[in-house]
Amino acid sequence: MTTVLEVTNLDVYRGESHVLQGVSLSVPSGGVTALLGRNGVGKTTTLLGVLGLATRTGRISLDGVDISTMPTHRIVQHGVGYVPENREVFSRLTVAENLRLAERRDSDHHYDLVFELFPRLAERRSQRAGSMSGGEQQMLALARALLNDNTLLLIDEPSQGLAPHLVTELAESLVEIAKSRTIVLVEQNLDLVRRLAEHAVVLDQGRVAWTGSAAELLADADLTRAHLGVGVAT
Ligand SMILES: Nc1ncnc2c1ncn2[C@@H]1O[C@H](COP(=O)(O)OP(=O)(O)OP(=O)(O)O)[C@@H](O)[C@H]1O
Repeated sequence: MTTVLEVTNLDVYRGESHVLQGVSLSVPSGGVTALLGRNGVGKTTTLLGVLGLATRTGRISLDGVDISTMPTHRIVQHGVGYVPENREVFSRLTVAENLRLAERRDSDHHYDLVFELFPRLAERRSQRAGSMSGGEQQMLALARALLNDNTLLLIDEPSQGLAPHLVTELAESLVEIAKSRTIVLVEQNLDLVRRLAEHAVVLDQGRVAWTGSAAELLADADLTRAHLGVGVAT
């Protein structure tokens, strides 16, 4: 199995806090790797560290290229898409304007793929993003990352705040996206993780506490309770 992302001994700082301490993890090519853990253990910080959006030390290798000292824009040019936790769409701009702003100059722009996957965005091209539902805004956030030639997508809590039927719709979209992209998914909704993820990395207090098959983790109530602090229906 090829490895897309290899993180070795990553330390990341947020302000004065030394949040990640010696994190090492591998993300295999294709499909979904879930990054899990209780609140505040450093999941978002890991994504920010990979993207160079927080002060970090350690080695980060993307498709065999060392990106650990690169600025964020160069990392993005290497094919990393980021879908942040709060979507961060430009609410006063239309769907079309949000997408146009996301176009990278060094990339093809896959509007066909985006509108095939999210026909509702095509219908609402002229609508201001801020007037769309949370689910539609999430689609737009995913669409921005899909638009360019990204091979790796870092997606942070996409189901947050969505009604159950929208989470189902989101899951279907992510299944489709994972057919052509590698996804690192931070997600609290374990049903969604169970449906999507092959691999899991669990963090605890800024360190890796468990790595392995997502199905194995979620099938083991003791393991899940110990690492995630919740029981799961098996
Ligand atoms: N700007 C900041 N300055 C200092 N500490 C921060 C900052 N942002 C986050 N932290 C701290 O870093 C730690 C990790 O935060 P992070 O957001 O990575 O956790 P998380 O696992 O993604 O949590 P959640 O599931 O709640 O989103 C937390 O203890 C948090 O309080």
